[in-house]
Amino acid sequence: MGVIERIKEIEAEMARTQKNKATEYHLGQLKAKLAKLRTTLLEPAKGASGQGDGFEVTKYGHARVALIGFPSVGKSTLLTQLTGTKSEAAAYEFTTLTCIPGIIHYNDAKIQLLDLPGIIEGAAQGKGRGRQVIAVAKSSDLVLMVLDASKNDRHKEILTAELEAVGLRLNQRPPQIYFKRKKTGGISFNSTAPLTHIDEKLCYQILHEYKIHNAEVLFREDATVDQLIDVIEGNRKYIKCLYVYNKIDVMGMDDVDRLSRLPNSVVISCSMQLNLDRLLAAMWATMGLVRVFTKPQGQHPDFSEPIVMSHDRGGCSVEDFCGQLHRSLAKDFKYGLVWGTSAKHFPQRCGLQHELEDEDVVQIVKRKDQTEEGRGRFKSHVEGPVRISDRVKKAPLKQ
Ligand SMILES: Nc1nc2c(ncn2[C@@H]2O[C@H](COP(=O)(O)OP(=O)(O)OP(=O)(O)O)[C@@H](O)[C@H]2O)c(=O)[nH]1
Ligand SMILES: [K+]
Ligand SMILES: [Mg+2]
Repeated sequence: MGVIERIKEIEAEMARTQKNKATEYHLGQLKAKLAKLRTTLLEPAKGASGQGDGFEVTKYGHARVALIGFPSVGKSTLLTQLTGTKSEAAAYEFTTLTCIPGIIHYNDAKIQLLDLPGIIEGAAQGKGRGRQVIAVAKSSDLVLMVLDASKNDRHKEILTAELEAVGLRLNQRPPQIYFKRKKTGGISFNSTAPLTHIDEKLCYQILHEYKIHNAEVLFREDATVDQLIDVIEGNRKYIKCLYVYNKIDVMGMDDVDRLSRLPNSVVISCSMQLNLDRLLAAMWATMGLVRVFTKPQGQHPDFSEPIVMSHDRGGCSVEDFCGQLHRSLAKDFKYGLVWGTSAKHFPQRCGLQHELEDEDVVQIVKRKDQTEEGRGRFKSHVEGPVRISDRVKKAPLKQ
């Protein structure tokens, strides 16, 4: 029997099995079996390189966003609207066959937007171009799940299940479970929170399914069996997702209103250009991108090109900021001066751990700033003319 048939069989057995205290252990075991099978499915087939299918697009800009959705929901129309890059759009399904990149210019940042072929139920198991599409989604900082607002809302569930089946977790944070394999010593099971979904016996059973007999497991939250399996499997990708309901122009107000109130959702119409600005703002907020402007000593801040950071990717502390400017900067760091919403007063003196906020201005003062060498190195990233904007008021020239 092939892997896909075995997956189907286990899914059927899980559907047949009633959920109660008596079946809890059996269900847990089935879940672990299913996760293991799905992992084998994800391993690339022997001899397949995955190259040359038109899906490899170089990362560009400060963040990457993937358009995921059923065929003909308007993904390509949206790409064209937001980036100006033309991606073929038509009334028939599977118009788009590869990955088409465009760039959104928003808040002085560049966001790479990727148009992709539509995916359908069974994508995770290789139907259509599902596997390639999902691989691109995995490499993104945000998934825009594009849905046809006038169609069945079950599409959202189906797509979520497809993405989950290959280890993507949308709008979830990693489980607070410490897990470490050991060479000897058996299983040590502990928890710092009351557990209502899992107990020691069930945990042992799942570890046994993975042939793990020596390990340390510490639950720091009331986690589920699925979350434990995610931690054991270890290759999960936690990614943010916005649900974008397109084509609201063909719907009644009541339905539009209902959809717009769902969590992490934005309603839009590409053809009538409705709410696209709100979509961009929601993308920005969801990705938690932070722009920080550099200010060399005795000069105006450089507003021409911000350093864009994110809480998810690399963090937003002064240390992370230094890291983006120059490798040696954090090492030579004496103190920082900050203007903006993260500062209590202007300028605020701060250390490497200070968390920066959107549109802050930062000046780094180095220990060796008096030496010619040090000055040259720090200034190197702000060469060229400095554009003066009204934001200069925040950062007086004197400092
Ligand atoms: N009424 C309405 N139609 C739209 C809207 N946006 C796109 N369409 C239409 O929907 C159809 C499909 O649009 P595409 O952009 O090709 O959809 P897609 O998701 O890229 O489709 P595939 O590449 O085939 O997966 C086209 O006929 C578009 O003109 C909208 O906001 N309202
Ligand atoms: K289409
Ligand atoms: Mg398309």
